[in-house]
Amino acid sequence: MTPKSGDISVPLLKLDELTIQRGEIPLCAGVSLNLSAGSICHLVGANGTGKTTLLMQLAGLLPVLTGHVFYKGHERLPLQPLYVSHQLGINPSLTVAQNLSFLLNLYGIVPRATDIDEALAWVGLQGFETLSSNHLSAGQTRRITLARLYLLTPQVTPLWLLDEPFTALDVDMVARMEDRLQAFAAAGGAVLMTSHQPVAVASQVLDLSDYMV
Ligand SMILES: Nc1ncnc2c1ncn2[C@@H]1O[C@H](COP(=O)(O)OP(=O)(O)OP(=O)(O)O)[C@@H](O)[C@H]1O
Repeated sequence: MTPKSGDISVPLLKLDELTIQRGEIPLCAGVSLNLSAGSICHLVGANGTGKTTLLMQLAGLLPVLTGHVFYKGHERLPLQPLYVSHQLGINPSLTVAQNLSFLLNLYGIVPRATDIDEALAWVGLQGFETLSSNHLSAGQTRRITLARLYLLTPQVTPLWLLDEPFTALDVDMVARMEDRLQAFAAAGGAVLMTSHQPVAVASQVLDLSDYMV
């Protein structure tokens, strides 16, 4: 019987014998994963094993050539995932608030000024709203991209694909991020994320070292 997509026993994301591949070169083979709503999966593996490549494949930015990806029980790529990459996607000529608005507009959200203020306060950028983004440090710039996590819900983006979201963040901000990931998962979202630091809130681990070719 075909599983119904609303059935909670169906994983939100299922990978079956997937090959992680960059161009002609397979990096990992036979990668399998069940990621249910409410779960946070820590994707680990040494530098160059293919963690970023896997997230890009799931975000539709690189092709899946071998193996199967199921989303809500159907063979297809995730619909409307949030993909936060190394490339920050911040326009230096826009203000901090304008950049955050733009990142939310991509998901059909038109934030109110109070939403922007709250999200920027959450990442410690209160008072920076009208500042040009090219005046920020690397860590502050990263915080703009993370501020959208404060406003996105599982109803809008059920799956978060996060590539090293803790990079360049201080200890307080990492703790706030972990709280947010837990709240998102508790509300029915799922997270697949890389980090070279431990992720205390992870409910499962996918180690790509086990699948290297
Ligand atoms: N733009 C690119 N073009 C071609 N090959 C690339 C490119 N970026 C990475 N690669 C190759 O793909 C392989 C996997 O890279 P990927 O970035 O997915 O690894 P990773 O596990 O995320 O590494 P890290 O922990 O260093 O971030 C690497 O061996 C690298 O040589």
